[in-house]
Amino acid sequence: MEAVILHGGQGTRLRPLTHTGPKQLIRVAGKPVSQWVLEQIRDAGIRDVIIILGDNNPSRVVEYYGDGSRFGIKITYVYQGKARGLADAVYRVKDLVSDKFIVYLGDNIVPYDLSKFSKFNSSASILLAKVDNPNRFGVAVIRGNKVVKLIEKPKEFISDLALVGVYGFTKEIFEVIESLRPSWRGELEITDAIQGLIDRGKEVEFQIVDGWWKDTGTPKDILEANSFLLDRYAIRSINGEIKDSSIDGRVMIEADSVIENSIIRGPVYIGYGSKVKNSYIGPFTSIGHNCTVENSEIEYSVILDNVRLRGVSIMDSLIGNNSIVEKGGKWQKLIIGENSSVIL
Ligand SMILES: Cc1cn([C@H]2C[C@H](O)[C@@H](COP(=O)(O)OP(=O)(O)O[C@H]3O[C@H](CO)[C@@H](O)[C@H](O)[C@H]3O)O2)c(=O)[nH]c1=O
Repeated sequence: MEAVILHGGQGTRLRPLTHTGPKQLIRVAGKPVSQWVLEQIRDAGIRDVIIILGDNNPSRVVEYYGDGSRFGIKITYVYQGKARGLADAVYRVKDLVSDKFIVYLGDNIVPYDLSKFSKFNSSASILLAKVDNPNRFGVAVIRGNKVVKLIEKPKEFISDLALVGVYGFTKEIFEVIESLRPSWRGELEITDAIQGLIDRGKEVEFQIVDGWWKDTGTPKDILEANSFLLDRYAIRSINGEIKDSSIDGRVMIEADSVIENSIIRGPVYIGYGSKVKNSYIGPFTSIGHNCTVENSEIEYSVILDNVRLRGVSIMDSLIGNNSIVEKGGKWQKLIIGENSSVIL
């Protein structure tokens, strides 16, 4: 069985943070979103991974994952380019998969048992979760143990069971995709393809996720994913240099970082080569690689790479790569894109 991880798409809702790379590579709790996916797939025993590349700096994805050996898997890359829809992306693996395969949207994090999900016996299987805002998702109507209808981004309520970004397919899906027409948003929808299977009399199974999961499509989603993953996976692991500081609880500090005269209260992740001086880093915060934080306080935030923070007090904030933020008020909430310079 192969797993296909999608790395295309526009990333428009995250745009100030996705100018120089795809959204799937935004790092939460110390790893790119799609690395959490990839490791989950590997830990379920699937070793053949196909990554679909889009047109937003796809070389970044190839540079990061390489041939997959660093992660204990084998990766094949397929170029989709422009985002023509999930079904268009899936169709591109037609000659690369065996009869059953999994598709996982690379910007979703769904901590669900994939070995249980991958044992399906119908033409396709979907993962569903109850949501409050079904119009943001594809949704499914179920009757008994069968899926009877699917609609992408319904304008009127038909179900609050959303498709989360994990699908199980057999090769039967390719024939249906060949007959699809673009939807109102100009895309070949995977939801329509699954509906096509049902229309042809095939069975589609489902499983329900009752725990936490996230489509990391917006800054708020990124912050929530970061907190969840830190809460669940952070361990105490201190590799950097600590001077006159108090490091409490589950704090991960990577090599070549220096923490000086500061308080760090976990769960927290601090990347390689970052310097924290005269500061307080509070729970649920991830700081990227090569950042400098001075005379600042931070809680519940994601700071990406090469960021300089001086004299700021922030919470619920997301700061993009290579940005500089200085002199803020107390506990401000900031969403700042890449390469920005902000003096508050
Ligand atoms: C359209 C398109 C997307 N992608 C990638 C980008 C993302 O990682 C992922 C999802 O794309 P988005 O455009 O964000 O899809 P989104 O509007 O959130 O909706 C999808 O994902 C939802 C779950 O998050 C489902 O409920 C929907 O049925 C499904 O259509 O697939 C590709 O690789 N190629 C594409 O052509």
